[in-house]
Amino acid sequence: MAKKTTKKKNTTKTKAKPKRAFKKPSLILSNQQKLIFGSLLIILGVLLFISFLSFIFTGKEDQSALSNFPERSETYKNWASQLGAWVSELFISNGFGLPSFIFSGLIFLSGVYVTLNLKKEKLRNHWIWGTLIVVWLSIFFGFFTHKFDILGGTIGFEMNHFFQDYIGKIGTALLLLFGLIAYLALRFKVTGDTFVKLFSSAKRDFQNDMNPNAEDDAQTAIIDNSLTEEAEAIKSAFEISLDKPEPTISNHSKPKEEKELNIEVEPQIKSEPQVEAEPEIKVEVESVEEEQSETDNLAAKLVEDFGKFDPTLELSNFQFPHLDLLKKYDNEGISIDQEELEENKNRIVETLNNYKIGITSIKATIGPTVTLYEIVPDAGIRISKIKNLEDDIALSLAALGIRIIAPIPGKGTIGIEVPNKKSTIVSMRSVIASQKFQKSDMQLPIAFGKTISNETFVVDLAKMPHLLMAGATGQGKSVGLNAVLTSLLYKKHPAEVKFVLVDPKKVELTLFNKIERHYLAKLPDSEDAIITDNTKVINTLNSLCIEMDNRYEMLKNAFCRNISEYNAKFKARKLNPNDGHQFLPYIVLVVDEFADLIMTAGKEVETPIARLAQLARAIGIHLIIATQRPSVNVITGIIKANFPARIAFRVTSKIDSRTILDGSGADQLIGRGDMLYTQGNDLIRLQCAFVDTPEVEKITEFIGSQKAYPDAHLLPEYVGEEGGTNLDIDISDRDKLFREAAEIIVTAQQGSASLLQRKLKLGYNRAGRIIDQLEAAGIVGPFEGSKARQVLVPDLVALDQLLENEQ
Ligand SMILES: Nc1ncnc2c1ncn2[C@@H]1O[C@H](COP(=O)(O)OP(=O)(O)OP(=O)(O)O)[C@@H](O)[C@H]1O
Repeated sequence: MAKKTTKKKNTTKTKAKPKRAFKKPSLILSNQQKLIFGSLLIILGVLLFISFLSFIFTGKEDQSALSNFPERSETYKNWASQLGAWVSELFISNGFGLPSFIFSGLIFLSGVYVTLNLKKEKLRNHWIWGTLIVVWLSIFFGFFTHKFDILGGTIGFEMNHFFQDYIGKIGTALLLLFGLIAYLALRFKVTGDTFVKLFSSAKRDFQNDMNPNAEDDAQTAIIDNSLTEEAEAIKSAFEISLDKPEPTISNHSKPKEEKELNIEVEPQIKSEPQVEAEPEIKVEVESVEEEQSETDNLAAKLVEDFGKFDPTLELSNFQFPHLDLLKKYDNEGISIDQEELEENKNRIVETLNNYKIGITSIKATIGPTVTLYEIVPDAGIRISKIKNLEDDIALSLAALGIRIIAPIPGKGTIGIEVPNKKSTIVSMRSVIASQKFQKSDMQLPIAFGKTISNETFVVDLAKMPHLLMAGATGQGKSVGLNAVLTSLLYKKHPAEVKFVLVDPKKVELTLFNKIERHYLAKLPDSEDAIITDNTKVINTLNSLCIEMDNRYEMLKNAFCRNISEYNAKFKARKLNPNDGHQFLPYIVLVVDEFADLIMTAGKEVETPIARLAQLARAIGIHLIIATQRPSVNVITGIIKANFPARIAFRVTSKIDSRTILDGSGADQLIGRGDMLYTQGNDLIRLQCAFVDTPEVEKITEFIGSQKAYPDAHLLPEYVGEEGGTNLDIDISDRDKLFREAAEIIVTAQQGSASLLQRKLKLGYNRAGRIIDQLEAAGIVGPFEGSKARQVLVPDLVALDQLLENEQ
């Protein structure tokens, strides 16, 4: 039945994929089929064994009856009757003689393999070796008989006859011996050594017998043991193959087939004898000194002579600002107002009861600005029902900024955040002084503030790797930026981090001018390090892109994957400064009022920002972007995708909240530094640490008064679009958008750069340059002061003609 199925399968395969099916006809049986087929083979094996066994005693008597085979009326003495007698006659008398017993064993074994789904390769080996043994034994037995008998069977006798005719009796005996040796060598990996050991052990035995007082040396005993075991093994293996088809466990060097079967049943037996036999062989591991490459050697020597490279050496006396520069507030520390707690609790319970929502338990966690009430509703209450009551609960608590978290991730409760009547200030001093910040080993640690459970919240900017900050005006963005910069100033040496500050408002970051030569980076030709002019931002961003490319080149040459690996290698003096290597400080680009920048410079800013955001993380350039208006045309998809870490201060609408956080919540904050932080998954509500302008001033003054580098850190030069206009006359150097711009100008009949800026979303510089090119092409007239330029081409047809004539 099984075969039928297989056949069927094969034929369908042949039709579908004739080549493959022809190559490898597969015999795939289902488990049921395996059981049926396997048990059939086992029974066949047993039946064969019974037939063979009884043939020894009844073979002669059945001889005459067999001549009438398959006559049904004949009676047979064989225990398996007619068929048993016939098969035994075939295998034993006409075949291989008594060694044919091995076939019954092999058929039995095949049944076991098929039933238990064991490896086919092993079974194949059993059959090959088994058949060879049968042949050898048959010839061996035939060697000693002079007529047909059941010992070696007809084949054994005839083969002997054949050999003896050609190579004589001695030749046949030697051939048999050779067969045995080849078998032992191939099957049991017996080598010449084995015989030498066997001989020497026999010699020692003999000597011991002669000298009974000899000490019972443990080691010798082991060797003896193993050797005699080995000798036994060869002997017993031989016997097993001959007489017992079932596997037996005797020692480690049993025949492979027996051993393998045992491993599957009792794996521990396999290793036992090995442990006994092997303690004698000890492997001595010689310690090898690692070869050092030449650069390693040189680096080691340099480090030995000069110590590790210290990037802070130039400003070795630099002192980090001390804590006293930060203000201590009186109303710090959380005070528990029992009355307020009780009141809020009652109101929550009451409001929920009004909507028939029962509560099993309620727990409060008091934070600096909000208190989190964690409730467990009665069984069967829908979470969405509570979430929908957000406004009703806010109304009954008469409080702004209620946020419902249903459910709190990982807790299985529902959270209701209620603002405290009296909020406490989280001072910058308290978060900077916290152990969490002081002991952090992060690369760019930032202490943002405190969580709702009053824990200091410290994150690594290097891991973020870029940060997007949004919030309506007056909600604490600038304070947040100052908190970030202050954190870094308290933890990082001027050699380790540089800031690129963009401040279109011109007033927010001016205080940091004082630390220009310590911590700021700027373009080589610019006067101020803090960029307040939007047109200069484009150059700076492009310069940062060049810096990024340069750094990647350096990393590539140094075989490093990121800046920390590179700097570590540089400090260990494995990178030669003469090859252009240098210690790389982190660069943090801070852009305040990003919306303003996008409005004025559009794509010209977005493209390098997106490029930096995508690629700069590994080489230590990190971006912090703040904006008042988190609308989709400011925070575009490409920017959002590359800023997984986001901070939202209070925003005015749900839409804004969704733009920045991909969900609501920021519209329910209470302002004044109340913020939500996300790094891709959970939202964490934080109270931002407060650092006031006088504090920042004190810190920058403290740093600014210390010895500084001769200049700010210089970024690579960027030859911007402000280059001379002479080139523009050349047609091939025209802007890519030249034709489009010309069409806009001609259609509108208005030669103004701002029109191009608006329509093509260009920066001022580029639009101005296109206007110059249009002038050179004779499309617009010369500059006329505040008035728009005159358009010299009346319509698009004329424009087409003009441009075609040019070529
Ligand atoms: N973490 C804070 N803790 C306490 N008060 C804060 C906190 N952050 C901000 N405030 C208060 O809010 C005011 C406005 O903050 P900030 O100047 O940072 O707002 P902003 O979002 O930068 O506004 P704009 O966008 O107009 O510059 C601060 O003067 C301060 O009184």
